[in-house]
Amino acid sequence: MATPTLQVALDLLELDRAVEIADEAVRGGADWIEAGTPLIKSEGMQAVRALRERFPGHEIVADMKIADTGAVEVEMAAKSGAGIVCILADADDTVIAEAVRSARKYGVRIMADLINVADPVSRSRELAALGVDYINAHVGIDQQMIGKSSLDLLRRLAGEVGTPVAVAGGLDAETASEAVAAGASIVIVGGNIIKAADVTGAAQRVRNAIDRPEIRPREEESRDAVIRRLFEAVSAPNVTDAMHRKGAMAGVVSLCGRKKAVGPAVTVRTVAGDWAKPVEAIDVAGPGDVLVISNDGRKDVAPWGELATHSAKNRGVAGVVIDGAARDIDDIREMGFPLFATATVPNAGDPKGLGEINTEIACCGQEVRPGDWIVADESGVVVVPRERAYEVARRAMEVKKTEERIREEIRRGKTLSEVSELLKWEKRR
Ligand SMILES: O=C(CO)[C@H](O)[C@H](O)COP(=O)(O)O
Repeated sequence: MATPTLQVALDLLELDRAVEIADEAVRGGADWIEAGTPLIKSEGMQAVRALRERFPGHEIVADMKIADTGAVEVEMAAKSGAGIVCILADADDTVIAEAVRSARKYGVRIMADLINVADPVSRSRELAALGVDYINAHVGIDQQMIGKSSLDLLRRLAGEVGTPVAVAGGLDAETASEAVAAGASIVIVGGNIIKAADVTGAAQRVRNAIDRPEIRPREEESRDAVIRRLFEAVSAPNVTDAMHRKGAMAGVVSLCGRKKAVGPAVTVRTVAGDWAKPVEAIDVAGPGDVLVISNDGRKDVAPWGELATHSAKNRGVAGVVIDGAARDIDDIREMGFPLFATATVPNAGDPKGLGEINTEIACCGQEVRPGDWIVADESGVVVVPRERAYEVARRAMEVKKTEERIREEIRRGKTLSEVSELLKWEKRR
């Protein structure tokens, strides 16, 4: 079998950063360099020209995702220095045929991207007949966030397509290895190389994995286990960033320092510090749940204290969030239990049994339903709607990864404004 090709996808907005990152990726063993679609949209064909100039010995791939005017877009990319131009496999046959004619004229090759194609096997055969040079089994970044897998798509094509097959979509060293074993001759990696603080090291790991593919048995993980693992690995700010800055509760703070709480909510509505329902909710909660208590924001009377915390800790409750006050903070802090509230006050209410457990509540400005996910740390508390928890957890991890590279560039001496090109991206009216 020929050595698989490693293509690094530069899905970035800034050309200087893209060139710098490409340089590091090439040092780690990347063969082909892709001007990613966001880079092309941000910088135009100048991105392709700059990469061609900087890397004369490497293949430059222009991920144009062509949907129309196949000939002219291939011509633009070819004249700018691309050797391979990407087209959407779903484009009409007339677009594909024109792109192929243009590619032959300018001496470049066409890669068709199967993103969102309903019947990838039949379409790949049609594309081969139309003269496409490579098929890309690609699951897009947004699709990855809801759990779609490029390896599943690749495996559907195995043995069915004569054209060389590339694969792209959330690959890392481990899945790149599996991709080669499943028949990919080109492995395309974006985020897991370009977002790393050590781009060269990340590229090297993928390089080694595809040169010596080895398949390790994978443990099946439930969706809830994935959600918990990811939310535990990211911060509350990463989560609200992933939700377009939404989901954060207002005015609630950690009372126990660096103690994080992650888990599905068991909701409690209580009245005037009545601690019956909050304490009964401990028995309703399972290990790993977070109690979210609305005390109507009252700061003069506490529905939660040390004995309740003791009981919650025994039960494995992951944390407590209160729209209102808590008491016995010194003891609770000693227990190391994650407690978040809007105030502290020494007096409790009486256990009369007013209120409800596991109904929709409003807590510190956010609606919380039973089973919605809570991520709370020293920055505050974020609520994630349960039906979006998997997607938001995946996106929050991408936010965290993106920050790793930005942090590294600041460490090397750039300002945050320079890394983000803030002036360029100020909103114009
Ligand atoms: O074409 C793309 C997105 O449309 C990406 O370049 C491709 O998905 C590879 O990047 P990643 O490894 O981050 O998924």
